[in-house]
Amino acid sequence: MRLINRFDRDVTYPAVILPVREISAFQKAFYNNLIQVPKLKTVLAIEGSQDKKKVLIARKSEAIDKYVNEKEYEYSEEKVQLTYQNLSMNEVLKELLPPDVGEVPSGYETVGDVAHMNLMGKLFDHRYVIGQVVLDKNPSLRTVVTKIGQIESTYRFYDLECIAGDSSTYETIVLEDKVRYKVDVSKVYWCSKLGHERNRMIDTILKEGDVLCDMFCGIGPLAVKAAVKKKVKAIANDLNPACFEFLKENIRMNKVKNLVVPFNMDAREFVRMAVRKSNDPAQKEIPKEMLRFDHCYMNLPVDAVEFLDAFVGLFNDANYKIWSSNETNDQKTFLLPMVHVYGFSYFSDKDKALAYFVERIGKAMNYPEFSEKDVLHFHNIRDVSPQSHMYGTSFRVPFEVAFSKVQHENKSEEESKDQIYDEFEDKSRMKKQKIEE
Ligand SMILES: C[S@@+](CC[C@H](N)C(=O)[O-])C[C@H]1O[C@@H](n2cnc3c(N)ncnc32)[C@H](O)[C@@H]1O
Repeated sequence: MRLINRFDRDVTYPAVILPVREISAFQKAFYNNLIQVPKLKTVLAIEGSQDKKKVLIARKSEAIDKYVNEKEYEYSEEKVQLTYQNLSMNEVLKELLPPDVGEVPSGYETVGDVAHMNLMGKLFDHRYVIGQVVLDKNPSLRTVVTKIGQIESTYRFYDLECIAGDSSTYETIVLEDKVRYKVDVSKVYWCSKLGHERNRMIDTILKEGDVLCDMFCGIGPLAVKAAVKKKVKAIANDLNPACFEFLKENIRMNKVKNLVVPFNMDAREFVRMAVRKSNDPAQKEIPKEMLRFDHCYMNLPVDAVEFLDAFVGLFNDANYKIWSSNETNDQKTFLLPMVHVYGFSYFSDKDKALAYFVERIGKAMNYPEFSEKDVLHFHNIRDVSPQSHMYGTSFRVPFEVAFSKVQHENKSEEESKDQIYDEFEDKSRMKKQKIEE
């Protein structure tokens, strides 16, 4: 209560006395002079008058003076009491927090009815006050949490502390473009800021009927949305068992059971398993029409690139037919999947970042010939900090990588690397020969 009274203050505003029928035109014409104070009534009744009201304004101006004089209206003054509820979140925090905290927090990520903050340093010491103000000022929120420590776990979610509101559950429903997701930010990864990237994929890359292999799908933000919006079919996988449970629920909630098939395994195992299934006519886990996928989505920015080794020698003679558009051995007829792999780079410069990713991708696939020419699309997704920038790289799995004869899994790492290089040399020679012929 003491906290609340601290904000009470009397303020006197000028007001223009206007006929009721003129009020909205006046407000439109002098929009910049209107009072922008939350929850303050700025049109006041005049006792004993039916046809006139007072409109409070933040300040007079020459233009308003002219208007009032020409129309022979009148000014008055109005004393109002401002309270805690009339101040913005920013104003309250500026007043409450000591100056040595630096800039007061102005934002947070909203996940359904949970506000997700990242309070650090001195701000962290004042987290309960900050949490309470955020909650007070945003009635649609139920809970405010802050991250504790760094995101280091395999499953990429943060340790959280509830700093205001209901701490009984962090489970919430997120609505993104009419798609509903059940999420619990204390158990699974979720990032609203990636919504624009999901939309880019759906609007410009994925086509109706395409098959998506989402290797690190989380609770299904891309797979489920692509199914709802574009009837994309997806095999969607995440290692986190909690993601798997939410994914199943999100598939059910959005009625895309016939389009999205969920899996809960390691991404390397998953993609190998999916391709192996294409050789097994008796398998029932993956619908036949999803055995050949058009896109592999690899959104684990911390090290998805390293998982590209899963594509080395992934395809073989037995599933040759499925991945080729006709039955000849001409590599140009292959429809190998397009990979969309995400990663962090120190470089804010796009060209330097591209060179960095090309080298990493080539190394991960043991394919030193991989070059910028193989990259179909490269773009900055977001700047996480001045030292860390997230990029997306899209390319088609190279033929030489996909059909390498190396039995990658059964060899020691060193052995398999040597063999892969020999294999590539042979392939390159063969390719050259073919061109010369
Ligand atoms: C950055 S999150 C992205 C999730 C989802 N694509 C999204 O945009 O919300 C990465 C996900 O990869 C999962 N993950 C981590 N290691 C994995 C692995 N070896 N195999 C499969 N999934 C893994 C994590 O559990 C996490 O959900």
